[in-house]
Amino acid sequence: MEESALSFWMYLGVMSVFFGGTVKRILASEMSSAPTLLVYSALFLLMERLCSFCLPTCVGLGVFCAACWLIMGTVAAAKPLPVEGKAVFITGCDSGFGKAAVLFLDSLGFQVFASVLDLEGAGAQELQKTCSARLTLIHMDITKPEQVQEALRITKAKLGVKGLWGLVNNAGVCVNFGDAELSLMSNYRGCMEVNFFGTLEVTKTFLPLVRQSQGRLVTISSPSGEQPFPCLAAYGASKAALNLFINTLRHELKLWDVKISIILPSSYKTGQSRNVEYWEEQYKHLIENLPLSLMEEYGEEYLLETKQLFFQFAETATEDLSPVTNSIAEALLSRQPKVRYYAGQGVGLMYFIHCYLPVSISDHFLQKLFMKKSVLPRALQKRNNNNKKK
Ligand SMILES: NC(=O)c1ccc[n+]([C@@H]2O[C@H](COP(=O)([O-])OP(=O)(O)OC[C@H]3O[C@@H](n4cnc5c(N)ncnc54)[C@H](O)[C@@H]3O)[C@@H](O)[C@H]2O)c1
Ligand SMILES: C[C@]12C[C@H](O)[C@H]3[C@@H](CCC4=CC(=O)CC[C@@]43C)[C@@H]1CC[C@@H]2C(=O)CO
Repeated sequence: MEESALSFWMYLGVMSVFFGGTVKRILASEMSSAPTLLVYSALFLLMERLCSFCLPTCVGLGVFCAACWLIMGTVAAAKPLPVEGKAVFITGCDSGFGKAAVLFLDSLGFQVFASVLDLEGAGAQELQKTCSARLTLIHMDITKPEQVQEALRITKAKLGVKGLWGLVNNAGVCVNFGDAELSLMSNYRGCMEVNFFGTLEVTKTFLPLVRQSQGRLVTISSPSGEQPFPCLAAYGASKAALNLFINTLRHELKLWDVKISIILPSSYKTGQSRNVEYWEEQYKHLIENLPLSLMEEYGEEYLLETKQLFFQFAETATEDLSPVTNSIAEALLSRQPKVRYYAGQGVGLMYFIHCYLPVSISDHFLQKLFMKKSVLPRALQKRNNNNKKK
């Protein structure tokens, strides 16, 4: 076969694959396909002509294929899945992101199962009053396996033959105060117990339901699980363990067509983060339990500044939780949900600095972002004073 004929048939073959693929994606996206199809076909052919006239064959083919790939990706992802008939289970809905997510997903038409620590609490009461009849409130402490099992029983009984489309792992705590060395073992265990083991228990318990419906698993984690935020080692370590578990699950559950996303919020004013009394208690607990030798080396004024910086941070945190609730909804309804959602101002920049700039710059950035300390540990002050005298 002459060379020109061969390249013609190759060109035609590649074009039909991409054209066919674009049409298939458009049809699958449930867009009103007739006009959309016409518009995309016209664009497609115009683009093909431009590429073939303006560019050498191979370059034109490459540019053309890349453009089709982009279009197919955009088209496919654009139209979300329908909400009708979808049920989601969300943990930690007494306040914060969990409560906001229940209100938002209920307003979109989901059947929401919202688990709370306190059914009589203000958050649960508000949800009961505000949401539609589709809402089911369930008491569940994620660290109590028997309560997780009971929550599953209630959910299955209510769902009947309908599957559970999504599980949103939101419940979490920051039982954490102060530098990694100063944080108590109870801080590390407290964070791990809820954020890792509790979320692990819920995920393993509800996963069969989500797997059967080829649904979604959405987990609210934190950038502190991947980056060394000062004074958050206990909390960050628990989120790091959670991240690795969830990411491994994402990998393994591709087989089952379960799509898994992690939400990485910036800092927001929610139930705990804005609770001054909570941080006061954390501070007192640390002072009362810190070994004497460490108290002497660091000094109370150093810890006092840490507490003040937690307070200040809570003041600067964001009130509007919609970047997080929108990310949760997208992770549940997008045809191609992201693996990671940076939910809030500056998270993308934070990760860019962490991934591409020297560690010294990234560390400095995190220090300035969260813990602008001015007080040195007492032992360091003494050492510096001695050095000055020499
Ligand atoms: N607020 C932020 O800036 C921020 C940033 C990044 C990640 N997060 C994460 O977001 C998630 C939600 O926290 P939030 O900021 O909305 O704070 P929040 O304190 O308002 O909400 C935490 C929720 O978890 C629930 N909870 C705590 N322990 C539980 C347990 N043992 N069993 C069941 N529920 C329990 C609480 O009742 C509450 O409803 C947490 O996982 C947190 O780590 C928060
Ligand atoms: C850990 C907290 C949530 C969140 O994780 C915060 C952290 C403060 C530092 C920080 C800055 C960011 O831009 C990403 C989130 C984050 C690392 C917050 C301090 C208290 C708050 C909580 O108490 C959450 O329960």
